[in-house]
Amino acid sequence: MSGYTRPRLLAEDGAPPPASAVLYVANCGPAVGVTDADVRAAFGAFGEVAEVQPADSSGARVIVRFHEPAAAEAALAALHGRPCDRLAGRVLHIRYSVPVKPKAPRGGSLPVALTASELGIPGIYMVEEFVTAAEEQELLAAVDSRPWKSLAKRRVQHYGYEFLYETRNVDSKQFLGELPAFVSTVLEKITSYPGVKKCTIRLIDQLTVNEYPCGVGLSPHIDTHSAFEEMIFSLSLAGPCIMEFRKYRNGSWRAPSVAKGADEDISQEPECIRKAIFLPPRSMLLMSGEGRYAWHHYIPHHKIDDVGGQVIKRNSRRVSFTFRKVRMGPCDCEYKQFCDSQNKKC
Ligand SMILES: O=C(O)CCC(=O)C(=O)O
Ligand SMILES: [Fe+2]
Repeated sequence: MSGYTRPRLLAEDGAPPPASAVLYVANCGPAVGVTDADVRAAFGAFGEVAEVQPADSSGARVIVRFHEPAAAEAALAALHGRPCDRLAGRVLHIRYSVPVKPKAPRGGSLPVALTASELGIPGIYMVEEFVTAAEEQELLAAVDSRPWKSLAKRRVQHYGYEFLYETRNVDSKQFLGELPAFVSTVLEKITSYPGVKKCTIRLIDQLTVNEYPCGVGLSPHIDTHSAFEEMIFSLSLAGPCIMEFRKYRNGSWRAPSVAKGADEDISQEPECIRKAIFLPPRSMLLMSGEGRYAWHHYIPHHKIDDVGGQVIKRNSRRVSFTFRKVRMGPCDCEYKQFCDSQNKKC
């Protein structure tokens, strides 16, 4: 595509699109039997044509860019709405084109915290540079040398216990084995995490590795209470992301499936409080307490994020390591309305 598009019939200020060297030409293109060479021959009669590009995917609308605005003006005056001899009498509909507006980064209205204290959700902590760049490379190499399982939009690996996306739970009777040795350093470092007891590393027995291609996120969800214990650690590698947290006023533990890839239309959703945090690569997020049990977490499906007015491009991928402890009995948390164990009838 050319970076130019169809002008609105009535621009916001009611004025026609300004004269320029670029024309939007309808009823013209390969779908109606007109080749680029035909277009160049017809429009070239008015001045040198710099480029001919499809205006959209229809095949019946093109953008013709001249070097000189005067040539575009002459072509528009001569060819618009009249049979064109050079195109076997075809009637073209021509207007000045307008540049495609760059898409504003979405989520821009939501301020993005750079620290967990700025985020202000009880139980959510974030430590930057939790692993070194060298450790990050080793962890990525380790998972890249192991088989990935492809989901609709991202790839995953599971260790300890398989995570079942259909039920958003684990099969606690199917132990896949100890967590792999390549995560031992990370597990040791977790004991130095603020507020985490030394015994925690021995308790972590499930690891989900997610690989998100650029622009792919994760639907809003609360990790099923009955599936995992309170503390959930998520290490971000290779690229950054924004994680949004949502607290619904009339909370329900049911949420869209984690496997779903589509963006969420929040205008359709019940009222919620939204907060967001920037997760740089090598950072470790801890979700515990209220943040783990009562807030949905969500990774918006964007290629670019607006962090404090600065546009951050997502990397070609983000790989996260989510460490959890499989729960062997029911959950008895105090956030009952979000708890599947305490809402059996849901
Ligand atoms: O990628 C992440 O950091 C979060 C993954 C997650 O929320 C999950 O697997 O439940
Ligand atoms: Fe999650």
